[in-house]
Amino acid sequence: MASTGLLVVSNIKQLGQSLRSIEKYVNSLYIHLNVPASTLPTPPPVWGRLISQLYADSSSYVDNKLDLRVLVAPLRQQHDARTLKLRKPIDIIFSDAHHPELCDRLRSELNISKPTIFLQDTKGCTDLQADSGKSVNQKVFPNVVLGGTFDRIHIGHKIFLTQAVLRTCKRLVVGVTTAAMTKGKVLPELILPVEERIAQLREFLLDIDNTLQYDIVPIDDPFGPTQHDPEMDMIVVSAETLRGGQKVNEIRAANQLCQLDIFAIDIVESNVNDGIHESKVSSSNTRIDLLGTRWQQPLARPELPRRPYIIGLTGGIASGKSKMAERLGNMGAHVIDCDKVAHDVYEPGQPCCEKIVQHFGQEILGSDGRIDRTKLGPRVFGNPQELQALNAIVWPEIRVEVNRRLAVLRAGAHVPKVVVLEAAVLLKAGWETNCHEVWSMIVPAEEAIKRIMERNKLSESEAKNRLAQQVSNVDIVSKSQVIFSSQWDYDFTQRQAERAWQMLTKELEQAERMSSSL
Ligand SMILES: CC(=O)SCCNC(=O)CCNC(=O)[C@H](O)C(C)(C)COP(=O)(O)OP(=O)(O)OC[C@H]1O[C@@H](n2cnc3c(N)ncnc32)[C@H](O)[C@@H]1OP(=O)(O)O
Repeated sequence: MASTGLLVVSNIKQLGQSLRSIEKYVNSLYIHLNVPASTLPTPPPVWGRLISQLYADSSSYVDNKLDLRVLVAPLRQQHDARTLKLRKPIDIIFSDAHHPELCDRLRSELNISKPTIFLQDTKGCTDLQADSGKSVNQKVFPNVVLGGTFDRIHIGHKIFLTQAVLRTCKRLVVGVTTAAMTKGKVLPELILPVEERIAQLREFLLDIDNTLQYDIVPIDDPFGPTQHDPEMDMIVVSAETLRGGQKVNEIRAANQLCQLDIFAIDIVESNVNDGIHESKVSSSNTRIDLLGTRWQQPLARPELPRRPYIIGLTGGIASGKSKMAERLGNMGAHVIDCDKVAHDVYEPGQPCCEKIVQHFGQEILGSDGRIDRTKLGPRVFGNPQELQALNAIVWPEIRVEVNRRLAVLRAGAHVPKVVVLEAAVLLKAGWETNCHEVWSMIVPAEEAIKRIMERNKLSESEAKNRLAQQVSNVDIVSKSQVIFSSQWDYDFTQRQAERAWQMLTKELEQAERMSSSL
């Protein structure tokens, strides 16, 4: 199902039930407010509260998968001149009231073959009500501005953007934060690239109202073009960023630019209250919900035997990889810990051990004649050449041993369905090609530094140095199919693990059914 619907709505009181029925048919829905002819044309802001209410209420009935877009352009036109210019082709029209003549007209204008679905009998329903003039700021300006990160547009963004569109009659400027400004956010590595966020914003804005000019620009500081653009009249902010709006005016005063009218919208509260998600509807929450889900589709690896299915488990230093491996092991995976394999190949008598002593000298041995990792570690961490030399000796040996263990498993009577290959530097070693997919752990740098200082008894600068040797979280994420983060409590990490495991089990069962039916 990847289709788009148009809902002609005359009574938003019953909208919840309507949306629930519609969700089964489409994943994208334009909402056309069938406002009474007598109210058009009205200053568009009078519809602001109703539209915000509609978006806010929708979250109680349908999840984010149904992409709702309330059309603003038709609210600007005379009733009989209202033609819909939509970007996506419409597959089907829904209507909550019996307006067959309007729906017939729209069907023919939009070239829709399917009959209109009338959702329920709403005889006697009241017409959509505009806000009475006094209770709302009805001012409309030629040039309006707003800003934000706008990662994966959610209903809070839709309200924010729509309120700005309703108050603009010529040009809307949208500042979109670049990576330089999003570092401090929750799971910043999962924020979409600024170009993608800008493209999504443009699509949404043109969808709801194609009569305005949209200047959507990347911003590297909180004030963007408001600092120097004389052609601005109003700034739309959220209740949280009101202070930012006032600061903009202070900067504009200093730069001898006109003051902006400030319009603040309310924050939309989220339905979840678990101490992990934010209490408002937010992109951070959306990103948190991506943990333990399929972040990217696995690449085809036809060269690898189908069973066991190999998951490379990796992640930054002190990110909780071993604990995650243990969790996946408890759920049924066979775990191969590459660090333990490294310990084995370091044993005296092993060719790897001899090569290491040849390169680094006898001083890296302990009194028992074994390689002392506390002596070897400081020789390589902070010295890229020596680390590379060690990797060149050790990685091929570990890989041979891992492949030997996999061959033993494959030849056994009970081949495990899933093997988790836990390897701290899997991506640096390029071992992802040996795995069907990569699952990764990430934690914020400050958390990793704190953990390294505690666990490895290192100073802050030593911990930072260790962290600097690692593949960055952004690079880890770009090469991973599932992401986890252990920055919250134990139970939440467990929930992420269970989610991913259930998803994989289902997928593997499906693949098995398909191959046996061939
Ligand atoms: C491809 C793989 O992932 S194989 C598994 C990782 N092992 C290797 O790469 C072998 C080379 N490394 C080593 O032998 C050891 O790390 C030593 C001897 C250098 C240091 O040993 P120790 O002081 O015990 O440190 P330890 O092995 O716990 O490593 C500490 C961190 O350094 C990082 N690290 C380990 N090896 C490397 C490496 N080759 N390059 C960069 N970082 C590394 C890991 O992220 C590890 O973090 P983690 O414990 O949260 O996973």
